[in-house]
Amino acid sequence: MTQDQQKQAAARAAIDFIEDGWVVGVGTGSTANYFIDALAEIKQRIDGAVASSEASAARLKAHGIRVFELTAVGEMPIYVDGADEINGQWQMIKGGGAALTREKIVAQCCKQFVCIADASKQVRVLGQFPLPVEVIPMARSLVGRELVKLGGHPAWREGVVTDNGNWILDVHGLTIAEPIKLETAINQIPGVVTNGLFALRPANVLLLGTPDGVVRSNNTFVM
Ligand SMILES: O=C[C@H](O)[C@H](O)[C@H](O)COP(=O)(O)O
Repeated sequence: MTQDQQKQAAARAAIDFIEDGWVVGVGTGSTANYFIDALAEIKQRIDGAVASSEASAARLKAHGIRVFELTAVGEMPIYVDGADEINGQWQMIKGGGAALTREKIVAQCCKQFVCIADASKQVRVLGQFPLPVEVIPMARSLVGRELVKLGGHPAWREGVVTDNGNWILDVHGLTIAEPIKLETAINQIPGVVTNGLFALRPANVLLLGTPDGVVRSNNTFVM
């Protein structure tokens, strides 16, 4: 299977997790788009969805799937999303599409995080993919300097404005041996809205598209 076919197969496999009447937390990106398209095929049996970006909300609505505001729903049973990198503890780097903040918020409201990804996303140590950090615009230089002190080389993703009106710094050169420690440290910098490490809250299930088919693994590291 090609990379796109792997993404699509992983996304379709996530449909087996969806039960009747659920409101589904939906991620952002090319793999999440395949999931939205697959969700459209069973839209009669779900109540609706909460989207992690304007782009995903628009795609859900175009399929005729009801989109709820997060404030209108309580805890949801499931969040389905892709990742830029995922390690052996199902900790992830996300935010390649600049949706990290809303993704983290919606994921936090869901009991289960099902990560759908192609095989290229699996890594031993996180950090090859530059770590996205969403910042309040006026704090860009301050946050940049603090990220250098943490060992990174931040680059401003010029021209990109997040759904929340903020900017993104992509941090290169990090070998993230202790993801929880780094996620926590970056969160302490004034002006940081969110960083793209999902280590405090890793995925519960990984559906990995591989050239030979989808491999499902449950996370035994998370309570
Ligand atoms: O901001 C974007 C998200 O974190 C995506 O889930 C991530 O970038 C993976 O995207 P894709 O499925 O397109 O590789």
